[in-house]
Amino acid sequence: MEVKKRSTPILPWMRSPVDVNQFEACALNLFPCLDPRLTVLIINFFQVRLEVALDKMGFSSLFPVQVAVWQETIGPGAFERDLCINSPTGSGKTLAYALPIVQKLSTRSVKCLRALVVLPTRDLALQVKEVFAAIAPAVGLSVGLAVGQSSIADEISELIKRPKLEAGICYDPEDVTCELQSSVDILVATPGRLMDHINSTKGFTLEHLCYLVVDETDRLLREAYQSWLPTVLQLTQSNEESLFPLANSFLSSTFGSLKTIRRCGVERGFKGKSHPRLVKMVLSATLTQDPSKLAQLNLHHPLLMTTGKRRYQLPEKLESYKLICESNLRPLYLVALLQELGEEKCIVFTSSTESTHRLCTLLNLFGDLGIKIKEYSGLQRQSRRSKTLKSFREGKVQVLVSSDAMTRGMDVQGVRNVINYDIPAYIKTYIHRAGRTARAGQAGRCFTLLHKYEVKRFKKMLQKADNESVPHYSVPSSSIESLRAAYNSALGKLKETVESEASRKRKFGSKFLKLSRTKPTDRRKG
Ligand SMILES: Nc1ncnc2c1ncn2[C@@H]1O[C@H](COP(=O)(O)OP(=O)(O)OP(=O)(O)O)[C@@H](O)[C@H]1O
Repeated sequence: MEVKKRSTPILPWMRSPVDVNQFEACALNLFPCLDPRLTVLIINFFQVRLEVALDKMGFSSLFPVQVAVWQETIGPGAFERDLCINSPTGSGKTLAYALPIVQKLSTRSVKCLRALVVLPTRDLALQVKEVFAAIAPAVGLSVGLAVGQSSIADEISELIKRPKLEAGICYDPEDVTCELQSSVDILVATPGRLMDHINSTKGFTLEHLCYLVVDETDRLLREAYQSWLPTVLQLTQSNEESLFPLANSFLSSTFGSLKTIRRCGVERGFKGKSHPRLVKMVLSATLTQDPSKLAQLNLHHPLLMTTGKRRYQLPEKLESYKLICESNLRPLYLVALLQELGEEKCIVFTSSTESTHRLCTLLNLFGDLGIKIKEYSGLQRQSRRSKTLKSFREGKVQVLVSSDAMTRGMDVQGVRNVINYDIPAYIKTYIHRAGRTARAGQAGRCFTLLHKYEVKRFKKMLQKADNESVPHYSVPSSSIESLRAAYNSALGKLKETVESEASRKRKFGSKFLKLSRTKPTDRRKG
C-alpha cells in the first residue's frame, strides 16, 4: 500500500505574503527618509567591495528586498509587525535589515545594547558585522562582535564599558556595584558566545533590546544551542517588576543575579510608548514553514515577505548544469571541468568533511593544474579556515573544496562557478550551495556531477525550485584521456598520504591518551 506523506498545514498569515517582486530597485538619493549620512557610506561600501565604477553597475540603488523591508520598517509599516523574509540567496537581505535598524537607532539618546543579530557561524557573523560597521559609525553607533574569535576577556572589554577605569580610578574587578555600561549599540553574535555573555558577563544585559534579527533562521532553529532563543525571548519580555512578580521570581531563579527586566519607555529613550515591544526580523533563502519551529520565535502579528509564488527560488541569473559520469571517474571529470573554468573562482561542494579532505588532497596530488586549490571544512581549526577564506577572497586561491560549512550565507566576490561534486540531499542544500554564485544580480553557474542513476532524483529535486530542464554539460573526452595517467598516479599517492596521516593520528592519539592519564594538571598548565 502506498503511504502518502502528510503535508504540514501552512499558517494562515503565510498564505498572504508581500511579494518583494512588486518593488523596484530604488536610487539611493531618491530613497524616502534615508539619513543622508548613510547614503554616501553605502555607495562607498559597495564601490570598494565590488571594485567597479558606480555608474556602470548602478550600485547607487537599493535592491527590491531592501526597498520592501524599508516600507515595512521606516516606511508606512513602521515596525508594527515582526517580519519573516524569504528571499533568494544573494538578494541583499543583510542590508535589508541593517539599514532600517541603523536608521532607527541613529536618533537614540543613550548608549546601550539595542539590536542583536544572531547568526549560526563565526565567519558569517564577521561578514554581517562588516556591513553594520560600514554604516553604523556614520550616525554615531558602535557595533560589537561576540563569536569567540578572541578571548572572552578581550570580548568583554570590547562590549562593556567601565566608567571608573576610564576616569583613571583604580577598578576593582570584584566590585559589582560600579556602574557597567554597554559599549555597543548593535551586537552581532553566534549563539554559543551570546549565551556565555548572558550567563557570566557582568553588565551584559538585553533589557534595552529593541531589535532581534535571526539570520539563516531555519538553520538556527534546527539546533537548540543551549536554548539560546527561549533565553533571549525570556530576557526581553516587556515585563515590569511590579506587574509580573511571578515572572521575576522565575527569572531570578533561572538566571541568578542577572538584571534583565526591561525598563520603562522614558528610561530607554522611547518617550510616548511605555514598553516598546522587541521587534523581530527573521530571514532565510529557505525559510521554514513548519508551525512548530516558527512558534519558537513567538512572533508578533508576523508578515511574510517572499519573492514570487514559489517557496524555493534560485537566483535569476543562475545557470544550472548536470555532468553525467561514472562514480569512480568523478575526480577525473572534476579536474577536466576545473581546467575548463580556468582561473575563475570556484567552490566545489562535497557531502562530508572527510570527503572534502580526501578530495582536496587528491586534487593537489594531480601535479601542477595551474590553479591553487584549498580545503575549507568543519574539520579544520577556525584560524585555518579564516586564513583560507581570506586567500580565497583575495584571489590567491581559486578553488575551495568545501563541506556544507560554507553553504550558508557566505558572500565572496567573484565566485563564478559552484560545483556539486556530491549531489545534495535536499533542495534547500542545493539552493544554499548554488547561491554562493550569481549573487547581487550577477551571472553564475552551478554544475552537478551525477551518476546516470541519480538523474531522476536530481530532476525531481530541482522541480521544487521550478527548474525542470537542467541541460547537460559535457567535457571533451580528449581532456579526460589526457588526465588518466596523472589520475592513476595521484590515486596511488593518495593511498600513501592517507596511511601516513592515519598513523600520525594514531601516534598523536596514544601520546595524548598517555598524557591525559598521567599528568592532568601539567597539561592544563601547559
Ligand atoms: N543595494 C545593493 N547594491 C549593490 N550590491 C548590493 C546591494 N545590496 C547588497 N549588495 C551586495 O549583494 C551581495 C549579497 O548580499 P547579502 O549577502 O546580503 O545577500 P543575502 O540575501 O543575505 O544572501 P544569502 O541568502 O546567501 O545569505 C553582497 O555582496 C552585497 O554587498
